[in-house]
Amino acid sequence: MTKPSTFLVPGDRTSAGTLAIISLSRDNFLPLTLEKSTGAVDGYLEGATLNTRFGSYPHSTLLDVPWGSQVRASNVDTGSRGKKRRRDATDEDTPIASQDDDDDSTAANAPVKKAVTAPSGFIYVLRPTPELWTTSLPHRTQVVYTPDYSYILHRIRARPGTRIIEAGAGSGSFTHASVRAVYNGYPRDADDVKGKVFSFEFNESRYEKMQVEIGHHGLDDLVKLTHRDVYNEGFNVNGESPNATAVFLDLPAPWEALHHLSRRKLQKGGEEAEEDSNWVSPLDPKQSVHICTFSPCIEQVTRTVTELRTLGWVDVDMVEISNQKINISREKVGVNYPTEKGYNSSPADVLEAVTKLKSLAERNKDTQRVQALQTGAEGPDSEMDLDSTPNRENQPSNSNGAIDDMEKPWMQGRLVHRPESELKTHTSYLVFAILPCEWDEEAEAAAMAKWPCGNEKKTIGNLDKQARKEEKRKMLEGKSKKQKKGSDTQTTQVVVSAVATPTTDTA
Ligand SMILES: C[S@@+](CC[C@H](N)C(=O)[O-])C[C@H]1O[C@@H](n2cnc3c(N)ncnc32)[C@H](O)[C@@H]1O
Repeated sequence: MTKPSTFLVPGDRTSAGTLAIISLSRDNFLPLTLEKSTGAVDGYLEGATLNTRFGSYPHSTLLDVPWGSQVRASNVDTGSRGKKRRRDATDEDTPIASQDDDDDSTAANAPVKKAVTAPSGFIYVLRPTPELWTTSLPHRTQVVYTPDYSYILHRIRARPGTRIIEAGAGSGSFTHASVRAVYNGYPRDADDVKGKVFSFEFNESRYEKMQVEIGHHGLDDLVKLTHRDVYNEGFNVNGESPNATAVFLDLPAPWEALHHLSRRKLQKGGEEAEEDSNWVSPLDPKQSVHICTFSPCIEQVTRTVTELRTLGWVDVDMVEISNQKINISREKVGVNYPTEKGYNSSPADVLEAVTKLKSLAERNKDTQRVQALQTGAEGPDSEMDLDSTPNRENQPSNSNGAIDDMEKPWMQGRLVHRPESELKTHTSYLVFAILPCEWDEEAEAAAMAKWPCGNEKKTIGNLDKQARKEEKRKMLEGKSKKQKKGSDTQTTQVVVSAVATPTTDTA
């Protein structure tokens, strides 16, 4: 078995040979496979080094740290790399060139130099998740984003143990999300059936790149990627059924592939195909199957829905995800705030506006007085002490959002939330449907054995009748016992009275 994927079993700390997601800033992520170097790499004496606009990071500083760590940038020694740059800039005849070549080979054999922390710059090392992979993966196609795939996986009932069919694989964004959803352990052997993703890709170069990625990410045993045109060849793998209960189609023409997702061999349009004893359905025969197709325009949706209905899918509906980000921040509003980013130096309320106007008027008056004194003319108040002019600008205010020395900076201002001005997430319409499992004689017999139906009246009636008979019998038994107690005397009386009573014939 391969080493478990860091997407599924990340462990506590980073390790060599595994993928990490480097967070450079809030929305800027970079996938990086961490390397343990034994000598200089690419001219860096500290070994393999990540260079970013936020500084340089030798992999040695990113290895064996807890996931989520903040790592400071290093002052890297570019060694022969720096010399090579200089050499490239000089005349070709310069003898330095041959010396550098020697330096290159000796540097690679030299032990790795210890990294020295730089005065500024840092990054975060994050464990890989499908969400982070979606935002950082190399795009080979349009990809399915998190708001869409989280909803899709929920609607197609993807859960640990589910077997999903996915086409096309594209850049693998949905593949990574779905493999996490269905993961319930790695199969121990060929007979150990676990949750799995059966992914199909028609484009050869995308297929090859994705196959390499799947291997790098430790997902080989959980994702079966096949190079295939699913419109023509369907979804079985080496003639065997994936036994899927969930299907996701992100194809230009999903309706072209739907007839392969049936319980009996069908042609496109729903007509029965020729008998083929080798044919098996790619679907689990014992469970209902949930499907989602992903199409960018409504005309494609209409064609898909028509085909789904023709082929017997039920509960067909369409959804569009209109995901909107809401930014939450503290807005510092007040005339005394500086005109900087994150501050709004307009009045927070009417009181603050009036106070500001008054102070400006006061200041105007003061200026006029000073000018009057300088010119010798009488000002509005010639006895004024110039030094006593109050500096109102720097006074703390207590109105809403104003500065209070005691207030913590992160608690200052008003908490505001603003949705994005426009929706940027329309990628596609999602069509959902369900294919119930087929009801055959075997299923009917099993159901009849479990819940005998059709005979309910007889069964229930019989039971009632028997219970009633039993009750009556017990009642009569009780009565007859009571009667038996004084039966001798009663019998004598009856006999005597019978003898004593003369029979009269009135006729
Ligand atoms: C939009 S991309 C899929 C993106 C993918 N869902 C993701 O999240 O990264 C569509 C893919 O379907 C593939 N494709 C198109 N026709 C196909 C076919 N007949 N069989 C298999 N794959 C096909 C394309 O090559 C393309 O890579």
